[in-house]
Amino acid sequence: MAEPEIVDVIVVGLGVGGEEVAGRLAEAGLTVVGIERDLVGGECPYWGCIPSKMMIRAANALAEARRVDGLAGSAQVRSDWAPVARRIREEATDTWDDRAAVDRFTGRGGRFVRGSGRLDGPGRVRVGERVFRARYGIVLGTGTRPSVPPIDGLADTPYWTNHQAIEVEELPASLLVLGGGAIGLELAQVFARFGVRVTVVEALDRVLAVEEPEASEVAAAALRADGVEIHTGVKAARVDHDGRDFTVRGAGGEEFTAERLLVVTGRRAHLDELGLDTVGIDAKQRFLPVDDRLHVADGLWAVGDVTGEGAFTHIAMYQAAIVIADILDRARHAFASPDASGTASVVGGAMGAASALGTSGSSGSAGTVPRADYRALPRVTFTDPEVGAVGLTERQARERGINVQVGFTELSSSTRGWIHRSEGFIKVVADADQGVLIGATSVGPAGGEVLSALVVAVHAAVPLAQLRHMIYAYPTFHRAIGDALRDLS
Ligand SMILES: Cc1cc2nc3c(=O)[nH]c(=O)nc-3n(C[C@H](O)[C@H](O)[C@H](O)COP(=O)(O)OP(=O)(O)OC[C@H]3O[C@@H](n4cnc5c(N)ncnc54)[C@H](O)[C@@H]3O)c2cc1C
Ligand SMILES: NC(=O)c1ccc[n+]([C@@H]2O[C@H](COP(=O)([O-])OP(=O)(O)OC[C@H]3O[C@@H](n4cnc5c(N)ncnc54)[C@H](O)[C@@H]3O)[C@@H](O)[C@H]2O)c1
Repeated sequence: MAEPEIVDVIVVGLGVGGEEVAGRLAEAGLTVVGIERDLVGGECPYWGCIPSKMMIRAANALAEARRVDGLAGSAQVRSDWAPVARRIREEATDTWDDRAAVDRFTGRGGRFVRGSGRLDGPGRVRVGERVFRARYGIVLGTGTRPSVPPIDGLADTPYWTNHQAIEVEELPASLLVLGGGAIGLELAQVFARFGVRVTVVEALDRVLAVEEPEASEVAAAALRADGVEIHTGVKAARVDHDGRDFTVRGAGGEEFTAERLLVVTGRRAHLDELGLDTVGIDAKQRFLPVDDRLHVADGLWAVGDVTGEGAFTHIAMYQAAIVIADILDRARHAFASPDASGTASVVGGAMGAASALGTSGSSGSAGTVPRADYRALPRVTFTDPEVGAVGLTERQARERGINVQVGFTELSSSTRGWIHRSEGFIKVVADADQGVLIGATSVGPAGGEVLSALVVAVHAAVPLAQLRHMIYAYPTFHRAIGDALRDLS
């Protein structure tokens, strides 16, 4: 059996979270092995956030040009997908090549290994024939893959996931989107604005079901105005492909046909591939449970989507900062008392890390390592109008038995909303006993940006009296926050 290669830290999966942890720890002087089987950077830069937002930017430009009629004269708009596809290839993904990202990591001092990593007992990871052993710990940042429902016939058809939808160079004439969540709605609106006949089929009774019902209504109305057909409450029972078109049949006899089928019905972590049984962890769970410092077990951390704490890039980055601080703290203490930690061989890298810590003073003892707190988790669905939300929805707050107050205002009743002729609203959810906001939703042309003030309010538990007494610039979209606060009852 091959002798294990001993390093300070092993990071399995170099998506958003893993790449940040591995790169920053390597930069701090630890010996870090980063293992990635596909592309360094993960889903966000290649098939997620970045290319989808490039598509949205282009689709919104078309929509804005179409608004010239009736506001500023007339405009004729002819859409063309070619510049969008080109921009995704040339500017976002380097045609799905991660050489620059690998160089960035090795340039920071990391050791890169291409392959699939799996745990091989405590402190050990195997990649093919190679085995690595970590002095300080292992970080799993293995993300998620599309969760494809077990619908009769579906597996035998050439359906799309987000990968094919992002890579598309020639648009189909028609598209069925199975799943009316964040990915489904964002991409449905993009393709519709580029002239594709789009139908969204959602199993629940409303789209964007994790957010406030009022947000679902505005988003559905906006997509319908772009020509998207939306069918909710449809349980897909069978999918067929006749060589040309897809047909989705619902359990209630509904039938939908289109040239392409995009399946965006959520995401799933694949824990069974990670060798978790070798460290005594149940691989049948949906996600890897972590504590507030992202520990899965002693010397084992998880970061990003695999933790199930919210599938967002900003969560992966937030968690990465905690893991980095925690590991550097552990390295510093191990270096200070090598015998106690059983890491007498600590040399070089750990010394570098210790001195980096000593001079930067960025972490003291374990007491100063921050703890994860998701109370003010923000999320933005980049439809037009955007749906921004933070913290609890009204329903979640009521289910927790909180003494809830709700305030609501339509954007159209604010000066800026009226001028802009925009759909949207602000809804705030307060804990009446504590006198603070615990959740808020901001839907509008800049719903995600307006959200920032509400995130601060929830995060810092700003007293309602102080929020009401704040000056909101006139005439901004965010000024409507004041109206929503006045409506609290
Ligand atoms: C279409 C779309 C749009 C999105 N838009 C947004 C957005 O606007 N804003 C936002 O915040 N989030 C968005 N997201 C979500 C965001 O992409 C994810 O939250 C983020 O990528 C999570 O990062 P991660 O590091 O946890 O996992 P991932 O990015 O999934 O990376 C995990 C990496 O681990 C690798 N891996 C897995 N198993 C192994 C193994 N055993 N060995 C080696 N490597 C392995 C994978 O190949 C992958 O590269 C979007 C997602 C999609 C699909
Ligand atoms: N702007 C952003 O930040 C952004 C954008 C896209 C994705 N994301 C992240 O990616 C995650 C995954 O996105 P997603 O849209 O795949 O998942 P999602 O969980 O947001 O939505 C999936 C939808 O599919 C529906 N569904 C499930 N099974 C179905 C079936 N058999 N038939 C019809 N509908 C079905 C669900 O009811 C749900 O509404 C999101 O939760 C989000 O965290 C974020």
